[in-house]
Amino acid sequence: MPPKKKEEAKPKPLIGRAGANLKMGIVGLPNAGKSTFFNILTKSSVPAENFPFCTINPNESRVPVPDARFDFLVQHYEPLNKQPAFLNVTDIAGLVKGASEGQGLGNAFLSHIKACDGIFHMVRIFDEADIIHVEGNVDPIRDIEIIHDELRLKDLELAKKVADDLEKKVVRGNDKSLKADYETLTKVLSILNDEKGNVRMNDWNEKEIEVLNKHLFNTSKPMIYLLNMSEKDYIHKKNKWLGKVKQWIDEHDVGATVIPFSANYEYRLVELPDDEREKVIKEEGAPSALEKIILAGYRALQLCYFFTSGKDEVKAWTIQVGTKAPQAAGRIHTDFEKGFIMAEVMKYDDFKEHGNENTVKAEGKYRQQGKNYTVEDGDIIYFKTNTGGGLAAAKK
Ligand SMILES: Nc1ncnc2c1ncn2[C@@H]1O[C@H](COP(=O)(O)OP(=O)(O)OP(=O)(O)O)[C@@H](O)[C@H]1O
Ligand SMILES: [Mg+2]
Repeated sequence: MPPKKKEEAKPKPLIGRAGANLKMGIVGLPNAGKSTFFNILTKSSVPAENFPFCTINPNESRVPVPDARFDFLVQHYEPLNKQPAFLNVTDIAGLVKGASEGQGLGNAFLSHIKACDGIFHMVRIFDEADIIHVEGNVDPIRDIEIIHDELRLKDLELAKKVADDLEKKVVRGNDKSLKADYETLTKVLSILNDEKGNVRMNDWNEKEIEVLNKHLFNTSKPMIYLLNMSEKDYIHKKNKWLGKVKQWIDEHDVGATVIPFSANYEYRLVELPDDEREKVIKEEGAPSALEKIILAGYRALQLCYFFTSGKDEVKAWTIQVGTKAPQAAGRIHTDFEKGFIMAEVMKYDDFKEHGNENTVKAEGKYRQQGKNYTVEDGDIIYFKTNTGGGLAAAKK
């Protein structure tokens, strides 16, 4: 009997909004260091390369994603234009206890969070008497729980509303087409209400993810914990809360990324010229955590990028992980998706090893890929498309 034709593995749909224009929001209690961190991100992107449109508005910024591969390509091609990938970040005003019931700016905060796709959760673990803590004292576990509760309660309110509505249609109206929606929402309610958990922590199947993506629950968004220490603690790698907070997160938000840093130290570094910054880092023996944070944010959004490169331009094009070649071509121009013929793909490592395209070609490593090819992070691609009748090679 001939072997069964291997089914092409379909990637599991991702939880969250579709598309490449996703953003991280900075969430936390007042005075946790959110705006300080946001200003560091904005400052770090301005002097380095002076990329246009980095600050979209006072609380929204596009931060270049650091990448040695991009730097190498720029060095190699010396292009007229260059554009790295960007991470969109929004600074959100402090959330307070009771926000879900309208306290503080209440629902306004929560609607800002709703518009984000991932969360940088800023946790204050610095002790600084001059800087008021809304809850009276520094206690990061209590603070994390406040944020979790507010996000959860807001989700619960939405889930109850949707579930009630579905119940009317499915149970009383006998509408079978919404059965999967109703079952998924019942599960969401049980996680939020009975388990006091987050939507993101459950292992959802494909059908359920489709339902979840109609509602974009706050607690389904990936969360990265940024533990904001004093400069002194960060340099000495010591803080009495660090272990306890990590343990809490391990128990309550399994698999979440936790990054200790110091907003004050990063602020000091970002204001220095490059050579002096290196000197301070060496003297203090404490590296900057900024790169790590930006990369973690980008990864949490399940984004990656491919490059197009040449003398005119070296550019990183953001796509969602799992994107097929024609849709990746469509990022450059919608016509390229319709007229997709093939993708000529060079792996960055091969390019780096051989130093030029011709040798990569001669080695047989410049591969032609069809419409089922899943683009991988760091691919250098030359699309062949049939746009407007002629055979056009898309490089831009
Ligand atoms: N690691 C740190 N060590 C000491 N002080 C810090 C640290 N990080 C931030 N601060 C200080 O805390 C104060 C509040 O910071 P910031 O304005 O960034 O907070 P925020 O989270 O944006 O507050 P809000 O929610 O009110 O907007 C500032 O004076 C800032 O300099
Ligand atoms: Mg602020």
